[in-house]
Amino acid sequence: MLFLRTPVKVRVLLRPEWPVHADACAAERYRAIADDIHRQGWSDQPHFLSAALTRALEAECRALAHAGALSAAEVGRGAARACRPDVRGDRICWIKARQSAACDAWLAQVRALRLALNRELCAGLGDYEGHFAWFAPGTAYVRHRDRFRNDDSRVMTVIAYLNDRWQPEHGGALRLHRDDQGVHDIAPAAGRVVVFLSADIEHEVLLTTRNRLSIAGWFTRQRV
Ligand SMILES: O=C(O)CCC(=O)C(=O)O
Ligand SMILES: [Fe+2]
Repeated sequence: MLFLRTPVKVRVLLRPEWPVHADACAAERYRAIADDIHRQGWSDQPHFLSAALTRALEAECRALAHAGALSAAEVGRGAARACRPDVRGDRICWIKARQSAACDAWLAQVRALRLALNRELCAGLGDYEGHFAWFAPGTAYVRHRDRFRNDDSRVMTVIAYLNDRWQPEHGGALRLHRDDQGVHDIAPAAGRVVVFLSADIEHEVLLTTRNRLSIAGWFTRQRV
């Protein structure tokens, strides 16, 4: 086998720090997400990220905050763009490819998820845009949909949570509003990933009493 002939030193250097979940288990998880999306428009995966990658992404988010790289999130598009802390209270930093090994590992998982959703659902997902988000105590994000009124490019929302030992009294749940079925609250606990249809699922972030760290992102429509 070619791999076994590779010198050990090179093998260690080439080994990704956080293996891309290309294993059977990951394939199963992607299928489960596709089934959920097809059935109900959203999917909750409490154990999507490994503990090591979650910790690395959390550390990076904290380092960015420490370095002053997070800025107040805006709402709206174009001329209507504005900071509205009464609407959303998070501070954000957009993720770029090659900014860190941890972000690249996250982007690799996002890519694998996109390929699986396109395969399973013919979802037509193209690019991904995502940012770290930091909700400080006393902040929230009011009920909304992720698709802009004048721009329908966002198709699917993907949120990854980075908060160790999250307790119900910390608040900060992601609340999904499900038409006639009432609400469904999801704790922003470390390792969890939630995926939902950006145009369909109204949601909000309930007031948090603790720093609440996450990566919020969107798959946009594939351009033809
Ligand atoms: O962090 C969350 O749970 C949701 C954030 C959100 O709704 C958004 O960024 O649009
Ligand atoms: Fe949202």
